[in-house]
Amino acid sequence: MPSFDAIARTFESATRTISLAGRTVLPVDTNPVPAEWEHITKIDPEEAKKLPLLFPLYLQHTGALEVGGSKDVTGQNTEETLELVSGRPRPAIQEPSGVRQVTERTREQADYFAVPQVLNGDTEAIVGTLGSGIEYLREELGPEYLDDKLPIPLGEGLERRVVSLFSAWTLQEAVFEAYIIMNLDSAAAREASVTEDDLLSPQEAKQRAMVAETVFESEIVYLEYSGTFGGEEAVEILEDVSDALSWSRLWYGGGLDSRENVEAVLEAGADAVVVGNVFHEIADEEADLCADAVEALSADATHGDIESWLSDECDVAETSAAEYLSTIPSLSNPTARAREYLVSTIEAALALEALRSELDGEVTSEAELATALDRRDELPGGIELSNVLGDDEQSFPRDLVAGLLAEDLDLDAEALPVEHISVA
Ligand SMILES: CC(C)=CCC/C(C)=C/CC/C(C)=C/CC/C(C)=C/COP(=O)(O)OP(=O)(O)O
Ligand SMILES: O=P(O)(O)OC[C@@H](O)CO
Repeated sequence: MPSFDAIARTFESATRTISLAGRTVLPVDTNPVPAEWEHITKIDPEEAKKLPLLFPLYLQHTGALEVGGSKDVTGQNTEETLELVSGRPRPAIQEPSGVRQVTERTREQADYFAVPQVLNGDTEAIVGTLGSGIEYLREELGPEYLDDKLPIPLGEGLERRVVSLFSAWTLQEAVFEAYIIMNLDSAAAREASVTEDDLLSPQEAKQRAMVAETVFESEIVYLEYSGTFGGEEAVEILEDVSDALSWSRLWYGGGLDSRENVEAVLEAGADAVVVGNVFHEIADEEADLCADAVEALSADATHGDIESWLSDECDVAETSAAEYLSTIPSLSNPTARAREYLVSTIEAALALEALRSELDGEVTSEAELATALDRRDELPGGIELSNVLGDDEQSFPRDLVAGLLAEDLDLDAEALPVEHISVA
């Protein structure tokens, strides 16, 4: 009679064969990274990188929100950013660049967990940090998680095995991003110690991408030019790499800010584009515009007044809002959308300022502020946010406004982490 071990081995071998067939010969797509994601917005949790006030308006057009960055990212600022953006209105992916950015909370907040592995960096960036990550899962996060979730202790032996299951499961559920980093002047290159000698030709990039797909089984191969557009060189690499991949998704990121450069990389074979900087630049530009508008316009300025003020102030087609929206291939007329969202943002900022003056000295506690806001028929940005977020998120506009007002009104409130918002 075959032993249980032999039966388990046969079973494991059969499932591997089916999985391999699914990745190669069968006409099915078993990659857990949705193929419909053609546009991903990368949101950096570091405090200097802000979110637009009405960020869900912009994010409704992207496929997913990837939260992570290479510099000044912590568990805390990642939790805060995920608290604001996750599901508003798209799924969130946590992409850690360091082990301690992963916490019990971020695991619960994010819909996906993406682990970078750099194909042309130092050993730290391919196995070193991952090794300390697994140790952290087994020796810290796993035991903490069990202590929190289990009502009674399991005993040392069993607990060790359950923690090892937790760690293996976390990695099993993770999607791996095999990076090829090609801009030496980027935080990602510095973080992964990518030097001149590590830059790859299209053929070398293709060979490493094949290792990622067939040996590492990386769900994503990510051509990264963070901060600059890769142009012709990136196009050549994408053409070669895309020919070689059949299961892994091919993502391109770096310097995208127009329909033309997005089309160039998609036509070269990228399955999706990742857009980062220009999204955060919307926040920087709108903070200046809102500050000027508060000076220039009265609180009861109409939509038309704001629109004509905005046209005098800037060329909307040249704003980061229009640039970001133009990177979304499915969106027609990005400049008109940008105008609409900028006008709504300025309108919300004026209303917020008016509310601030009205409530100053009138409310003295968080509860009074909540009551005052609940009594109002309309909140700054409320209609626009509700249209995008729907009924499930009825309290978000109020929580956002309460958070933004709490500090100015000197209230000690358990508010949303609004320090990440442009106008805070
Ligand atoms: C398993 C657990 C708990 C954690 C995993 C921790 C790991 C393996 C982290 C990977 C660290 C690593 C290899 C980082 C390389 C740098 C990189 C690719 C960062 C991502 O790039 P961006 O942050 O988007 O780049 P910029 O900041 O330049 O825009
Ligand atoms: O910030 P940008 O240059 O858009 O790059 C996006 C992303 O690839 C960074 O990891």
